Amino acid sequence: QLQLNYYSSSCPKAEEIVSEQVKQLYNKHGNTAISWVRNLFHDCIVKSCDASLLLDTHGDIISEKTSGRSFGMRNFKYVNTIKAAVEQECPLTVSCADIVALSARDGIVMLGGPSIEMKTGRRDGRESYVAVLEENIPNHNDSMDLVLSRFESIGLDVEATVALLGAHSVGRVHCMNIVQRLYPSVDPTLDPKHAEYLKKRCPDPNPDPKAVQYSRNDLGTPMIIDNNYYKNILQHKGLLMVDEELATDPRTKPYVENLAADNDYFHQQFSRAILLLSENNPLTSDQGEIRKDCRFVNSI
Ligand code: HEM
Ligand SMILES: [Ca+2]
Ligand SMILES: [Ca+2]
Repeated sequence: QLQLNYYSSSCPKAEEIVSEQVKQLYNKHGNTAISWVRNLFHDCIVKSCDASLLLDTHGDIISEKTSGRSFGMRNFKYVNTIKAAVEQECPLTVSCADIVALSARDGIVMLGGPSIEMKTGRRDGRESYVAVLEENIPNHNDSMDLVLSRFESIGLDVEATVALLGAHSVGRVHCMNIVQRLYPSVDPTLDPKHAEYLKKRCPDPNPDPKAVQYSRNDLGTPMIIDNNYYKNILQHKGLLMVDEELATDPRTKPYVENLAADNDYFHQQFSRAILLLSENNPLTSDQGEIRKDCRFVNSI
């Protein structure tokens, strides 16, 4: 079972070391904190919070990072920095799955989000779920029906799902995922002024997937996890189709309006939703293993 401070006797400094590393990395590369939040989503919604996301392609394993759904994910190399610091203090004790969870928790704090009390004790899986990943992680233009059912299947109610999407209050979206709404004609659901701005950011209707062309998610507070996301999408300035749908679907719109009106309420619901996500189907006790290197299973 997951518990608070699972490492209190086996590695009392574990959580402190992770926090310290997250802080240091944030001070050097602010966007690392953003990556830890997205990592939690992409790991936990696929089967389990089992660090399956972090496995590299090797032997029988094809990395989940190679999926189209993982497009734009970054800073994986700095997970190894955190893991190395923890390994130095307590070899083979702290799981990569817990590092995914704790780094997300601490990243959220660096980004001005809520402090969340998170349990630990997750163990690392030995498999990549790349083959079923697309059945778990929605696409940027999927319907709200599909989005809600995916989140419901891991125990997130509609309100929690709406709150979780508030993560799109930070970070960026590449032109690859935006141009469908700009060319050949502008999506009529998109605010026309914002469309003009986005066309400037993404002038090419067929962007090179390797090009680093993107727009920030939230022009107002791009590095702060706040309820500005909901204000933006109510003004039809969401970048992804799912952001726009969230603000207009009758099932989600009432929550969007409430979250837009009250940042404390957003932080409270975001915390609740992050906890639900981070506790999805963990491996515990003798299941799985404690990976030595987050990129590889132990016996290869
Ligand atoms: C329907 C659900 C979701 C879809 C379809 C979706 C899709 C996307 C897409 C397409 C991007 C941009 C990738 C790029 O072009 O670089 C993105 C970025 C991001 N997503 Fe989501 N997302 C969803 C839910 C979530 C959730 C639940 C979280 C976290 C709790 C999250 C966290 C993030 C973050 C932090 C970024 C910015 C990453 C960066 O700047 O490096 N997303 N998402
Ligand atoms: Ca996983
Ligand atoms: Ca923001």
